Amino acid sequence: MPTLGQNQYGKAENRVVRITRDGATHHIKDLNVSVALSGDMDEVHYSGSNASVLPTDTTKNTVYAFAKQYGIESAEQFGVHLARHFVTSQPAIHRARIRIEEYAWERVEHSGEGAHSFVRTGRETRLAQITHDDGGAWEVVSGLKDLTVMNSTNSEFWGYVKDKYTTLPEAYDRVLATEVSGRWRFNWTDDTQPVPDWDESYEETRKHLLAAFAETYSLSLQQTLYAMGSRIVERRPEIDEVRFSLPNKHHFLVDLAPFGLKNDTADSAVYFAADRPYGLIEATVLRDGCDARIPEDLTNL
Ligand SMILES: O=c1[nH]c(=O)c2[nH]c(=O)[nH]c2[nH]1
Repeated sequence: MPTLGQNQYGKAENRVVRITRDGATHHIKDLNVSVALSGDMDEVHYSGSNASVLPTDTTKNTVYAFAKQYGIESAEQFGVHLARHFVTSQPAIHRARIRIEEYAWERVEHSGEGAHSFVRTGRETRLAQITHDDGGAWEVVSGLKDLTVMNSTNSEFWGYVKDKYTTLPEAYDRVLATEVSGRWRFNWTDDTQPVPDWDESYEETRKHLLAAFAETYSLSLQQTLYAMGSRIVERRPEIDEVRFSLPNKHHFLVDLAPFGLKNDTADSAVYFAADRPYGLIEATVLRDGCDARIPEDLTNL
């Protein structure tokens, strides 16, 4: 009979977000936690007996419950706590390996109330598309992708259509997070016009987009999108058209009631950050009287 070699199991990529509130100042911990356990696991492989198997689902629940109950001081401290728990509480488990990725967020500086707006550090890509034809016409479209932002409050979603398939509970204080993909078209179209300062325009447009995201008390991501686009068109005279594609990166409050833990939005709430499926909100915002030229599907630009 072939021999079983090294083996391990557990729940990988538990996306856990913990948001603490210090008055109007919020703090985020955002981790991707993978659990791999090993020990006396021959039987489950050879005969299918689960007598020594702590379900991977339980390892997932433990991650969320520990995040709520004990907090996340650091990835290392959290991992030590989890690993010790699995090894000391389960006689069949002799080794626990916890891998953690931590995603860093920095605050969006804005003039609105409160400190609850964040941008994921160091991930966005700046984009440009330049088209010139021999009639002398120019079209410049700039943009960005992978700019991940989050408001940990000031977002609601309610009053929507309900049919027999609607189960979504109305939300009066939810996390609003998205990975901005945006393109904006300049009205510089021929060499007789002064050339925009491309770098300054990019920096300012990005700032307006972030400020509108942070300062809009949002009743829907659609409303936030329009606020971002209209702020750019209003404040940047060199831009006539803006299109955004905004995935709604859902954060679901984890139900910790089965473990006797309350998990309210009010403080230290623990969320499951889902990566799919996601709502996808897309729209163009135009200066009055201008035509739309940016294609519907931004992946084509
Ligand atoms: O901001 C939102 N807009 C929607 O259209 C929508 N639909 C949904 O299920 N959640 C949300 N959130």
